[in-house]
Amino acid sequence: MDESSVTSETVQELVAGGGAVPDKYLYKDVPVGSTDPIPLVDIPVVDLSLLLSPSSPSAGDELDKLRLALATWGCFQAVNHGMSSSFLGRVREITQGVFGLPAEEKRRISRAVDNNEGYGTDTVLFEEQVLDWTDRLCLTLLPEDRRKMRFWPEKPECFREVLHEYSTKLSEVSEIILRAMAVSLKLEEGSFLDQFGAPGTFLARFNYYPRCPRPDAVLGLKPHADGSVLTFVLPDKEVDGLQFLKEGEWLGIRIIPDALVINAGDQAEIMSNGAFKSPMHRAAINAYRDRISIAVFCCPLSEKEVGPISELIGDATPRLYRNVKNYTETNFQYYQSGRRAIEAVKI
Ligand SMILES: O=C(O)CCC(=O)C(=O)O
Ligand SMILES: [Fe+2]
Repeated sequence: MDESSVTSETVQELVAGGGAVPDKYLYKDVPVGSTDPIPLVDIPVVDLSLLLSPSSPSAGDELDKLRLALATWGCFQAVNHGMSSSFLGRVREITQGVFGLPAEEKRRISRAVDNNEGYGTDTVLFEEQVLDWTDRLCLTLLPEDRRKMRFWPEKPECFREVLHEYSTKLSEVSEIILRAMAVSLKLEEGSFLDQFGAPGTFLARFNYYPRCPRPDAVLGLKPHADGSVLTFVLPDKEVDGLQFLKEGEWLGIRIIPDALVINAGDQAEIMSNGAFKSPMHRAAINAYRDRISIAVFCCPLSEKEVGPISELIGDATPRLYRNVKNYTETNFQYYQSGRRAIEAVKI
């Protein structure tokens, strides 16, 4: 094991040890939730198979649904995305498999203190930071030559193969959505994709939220917006917990088992000059059941500069954001302190 690896206790180990929830996980001033249960709602559903099919009479309707969903909620549930229920089952299985590995195996892939890639707990950047009740594995999926294979678990045996296939599938899906986002705003089909620069960077975060006896004062994942262009979340099939902030109110997403929850990230808000919203969201924990989710962040390559698409800047819609580069990294610093990076690039 690397000397600088994270050695502190994982949340999973904490739970196994019993005892009270340590102070550093507790929100003291802000109530986080579930004394009054958070309402579960249905967010817009978009059928990806209809989006870009010129022969389909409903393609226009579906594009409108996509545009409206991203302009209001900033997220939607994607169905007919081309991945079978059994394949998504395997993605969930390898996730369960990794978190179920013996501690020794997990230690072998643990992240360094100053790096997100690998297995570990919440990254501590600030003393006053309230910690997320989660263990996670972060991996670069694409471009393939930037994968750091020493962090890719060798068990469960099919882990690498399934994850490779999932990366390829998500890359295809992201292309469809980026094209459709442009068409829905009456732009050239490549307007988002060209700035994104295929294949872009795809970062996976496997989240494991053990059950927690203090759902009133603990969060699995702090309120945040993603720094990506798009984020794909494969949520737990049974245990809800993902919540979005809509008009000042936290609302829980009702699970559709084989749908992907897709949200716009800050870089989609920047490129669209505010036409699409990067929503605040968080993950609640559950007192009785563990929960998993797999988030994949699609970002431009770190060296690529992105900014508002010129056709979206005009007298009625003045430029709202500066151009940004390596935004994903900037975002993380803000994110851990509970602030929004996008505020810093507003004009
Ligand atoms: O666990 C979830 O459902 C949400 C994950 C998420 O928002 C993230 O990893 O950024
Ligand atoms: Fe997120």
